Amino acid sequence: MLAKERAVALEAVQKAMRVCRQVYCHLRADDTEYKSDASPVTVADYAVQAVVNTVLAEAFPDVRIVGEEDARGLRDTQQPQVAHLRERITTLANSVLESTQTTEQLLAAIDRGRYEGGARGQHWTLDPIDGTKGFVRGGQYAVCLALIEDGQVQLGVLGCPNLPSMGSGSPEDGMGERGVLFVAVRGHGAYQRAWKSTSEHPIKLAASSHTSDMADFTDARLCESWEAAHSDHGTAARIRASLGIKARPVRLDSQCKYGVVARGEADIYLRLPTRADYVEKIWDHAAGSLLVEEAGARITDADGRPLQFGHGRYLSMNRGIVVAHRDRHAAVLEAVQAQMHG
Ligand SMILES: Nc1ncnc2c1ncn2[C@@H]1O[C@H](COP(=O)(O)O)[C@@H](OP(=O)(O)O)[C@H]1O
Ligand SMILES: [Mg+2]
Ligand SMILES: [Mg+2]
Ligand SMILES: [Mg+2]
Repeated sequence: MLAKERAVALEAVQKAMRVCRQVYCHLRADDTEYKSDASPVTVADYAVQAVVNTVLAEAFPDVRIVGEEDARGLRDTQQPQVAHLRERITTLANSVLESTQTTEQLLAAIDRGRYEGGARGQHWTLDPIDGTKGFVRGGQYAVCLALIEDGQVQLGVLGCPNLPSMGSGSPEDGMGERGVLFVAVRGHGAYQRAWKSTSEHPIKLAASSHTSDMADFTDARLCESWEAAHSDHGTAARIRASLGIKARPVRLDSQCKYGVVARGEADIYLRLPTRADYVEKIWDHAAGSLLVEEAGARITDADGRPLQFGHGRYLSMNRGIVVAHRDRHAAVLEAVQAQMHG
């Protein structure tokens, strides 16, 4: 059951979490760049992609990886800002890797993430830091790694360095030590562990199928992006009202949302398009989608279609995300469609 892949993925993500922790809350202004779409990328995003890809390639020499970042912006050595970034990335990556790598080797490792993906064979997908805006702001973020075979996610690992071991991850709520790992293998359940521990415990969604009234959403909790630009909060508020949900939404960055739903601290995750032209990326959902499925949820897009991870780097056949307990998903989807099209 992918024992070697699971062990290597956990090792890679744990090393990545150590990199993130060194940078989190210590970012300097020149540690962050803005990409062509104006989204941020920091030294930690680059260093994590270098570390994870290096660990994967050591264990699996022919590995194929679809990674969010690439090293293009790091090759113009004439720019002082680029020289600074390269130096920081090299120091950070080597602080957790077993054997010291040169800057060139680390840039090549980052660029191993340029695989185009597709419907055949095996490849990994990596989001070195999901929720970079949360990472920069001091919110939640996650290192997300998944293995995809013939378009289907088979293994997913989420490393959440700032998520408490209990509590929904919103700033005012949280107990226990921060830093958890989530892991799922298809057909083998969903697990959580403290990131510095080796013991795991199984997790599952809050509402069991034995609950007498799955149609009653009064006590349900809905989670969504912190960033209003990433998910339509207004439509989600109308959906909450139509389902009779009383609680305020739980807002947090990154695929930590999938972890919070998988361990039963939220019941619904909605991601509703804010722009007609936005297409979701596979690394933003691969690991988390398997985690919630293995914990007992159904996940589709906002049109009720299954997520299709075999179409390259993007979820080009899908739009939006709807996650709920498998016995409640149909009712949630109906409410979503009524508000989106009504
Ligand atoms: N307009 C948009 N709609 C939906 N998602 C968007 C978006 N713009 C950026 N994103 C994605 O939202 C991710 C963060 O999700 P969340 O809001 O759940 O924290 C970002 O991942 P990165 O932070 O890895 O770039 C980015 O890929
Ligand atoms: Mg990004
Ligand atoms: Mg992301
Ligand atoms: Mg990212």
